[in-house]
Amino acid sequence: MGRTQRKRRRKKLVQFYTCNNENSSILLNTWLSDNGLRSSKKLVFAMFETTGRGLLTKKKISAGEELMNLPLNLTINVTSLLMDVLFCRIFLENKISCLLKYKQKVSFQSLMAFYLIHLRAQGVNSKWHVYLESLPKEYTVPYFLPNEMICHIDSEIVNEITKQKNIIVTSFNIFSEVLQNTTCNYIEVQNLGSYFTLSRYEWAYFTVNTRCVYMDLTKLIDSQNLSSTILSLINDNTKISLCPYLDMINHSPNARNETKLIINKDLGNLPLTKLNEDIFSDVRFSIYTKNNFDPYTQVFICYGDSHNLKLITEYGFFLPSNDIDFVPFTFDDINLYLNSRGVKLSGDQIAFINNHGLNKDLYIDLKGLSFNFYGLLMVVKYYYNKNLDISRLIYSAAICSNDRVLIEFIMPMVKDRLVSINVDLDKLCSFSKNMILDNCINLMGQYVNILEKFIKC
Ligand SMILES: C[S@@+](CC[C@H](N)C(=O)[O-])C[C@H]1O[C@@H](n2cnc3c(N)ncnc32)[C@H](O)[C@@H]1O
Repeated sequence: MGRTQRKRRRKKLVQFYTCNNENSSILLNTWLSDNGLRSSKKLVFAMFETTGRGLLTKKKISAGEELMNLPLNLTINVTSLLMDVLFCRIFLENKISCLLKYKQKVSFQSLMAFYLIHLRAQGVNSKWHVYLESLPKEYTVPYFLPNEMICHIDSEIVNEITKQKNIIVTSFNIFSEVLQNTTCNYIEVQNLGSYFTLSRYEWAYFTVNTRCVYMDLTKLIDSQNLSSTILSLINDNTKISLCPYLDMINHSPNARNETKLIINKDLGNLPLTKLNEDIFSDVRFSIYTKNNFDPYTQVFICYGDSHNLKLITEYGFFLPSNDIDFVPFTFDDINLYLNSRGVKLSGDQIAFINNHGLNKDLYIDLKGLSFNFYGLLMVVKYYYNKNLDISRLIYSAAICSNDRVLIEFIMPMVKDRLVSINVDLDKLCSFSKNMILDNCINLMGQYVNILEKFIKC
């Protein structure tokens, strides 16, 4: 073997190692095939240097190939919750009229997280035990940063954490109250009462957050008569599902894939009260790729939006060289800046801004000001200019958005933001490193790049 070949081989070796023969993988693979998973024989578990655990293909995969196909009963979806009589009894046999008191008070994701805890509390007695044991023990989202670090991370990341905390704490309190008042005295429900803690619920919430896939079962089940089921608690839709094995695939923004529900016999619209596992034994969920993958490379799918604020706060990872990142600004911040410069928006200007949605999507990216940010500045500067038609002017911004007057006007605010991010970055760099902190520092570093580029232009 020549020197270059040896070097290349060594490089490949440090990039991943397969772990299909480790005990935990064997256990999971056995459980998956016992429960009817059909997957491409080319796929194996591997640990990758950049993405952690994922799936590797041992042979070439071509666009159009199916990656795997799972029976519906091997996924945790809305029907799993409805068919779990014990789980439903927690709510239905209760001193509180839960379906009325908590009507539309929680998201489906929160209900799924509560359901995961219900399954986990059953330990080895749960059908899902092997799967639950295979899940990560902790997550790398900024939600789990200690307060002394949170006070130095960018306000946009803090906003996301605050939203998550509100949802999690509110729903945790609701489920705690439901458990305290349930009259269902099965031992599993009693155990759940003591097993249900905030930290376990947070784990479950982020398990659902980082691993769920989109699955629309509305063609399969009749969603009328919701009010008599636990689904009356939810304030959104039920189109997410946990899919063992499929959820081992990591994300690439360049991946393209599609999923489909394969329903062999005509099941029609099944009434919510008549669901059972046998009915679904013939329904399968399939995912196929639209990419080619070379032998001994990682297989990816795309999770959706790939900007880093979303990736770090929802999934706990950062993509370097991501040119769709942007630095958001709030309308309130901009308005404060205007006031500091002696500009007070009139009622007419504010109405125009609101009517044209120019108070949202205000950001700077590598290309410069967003359309709305530019439009907003036009309203600030030119609304009362008799020689200009402001509506026409705004739509011309789609073609040309380099009015130096507007850019120079906003420049001090941009420079201030850059200074304050750099001050916070200095503080954050003094803490000992971990992946969550690194992700936040990387994103803030990306903000610095974007703002510096804007200032230099
Ligand atoms: C659906 S799971 C994928 C499997 C996961 N790696 C595991 O070990 O179970 C999603 C999680 O995988 C990790 N992940 C996915 N894509 C990634 C990527 N491109 N880079 C780094 N981590 C990634 C993140 O931790 C994310 O929350």
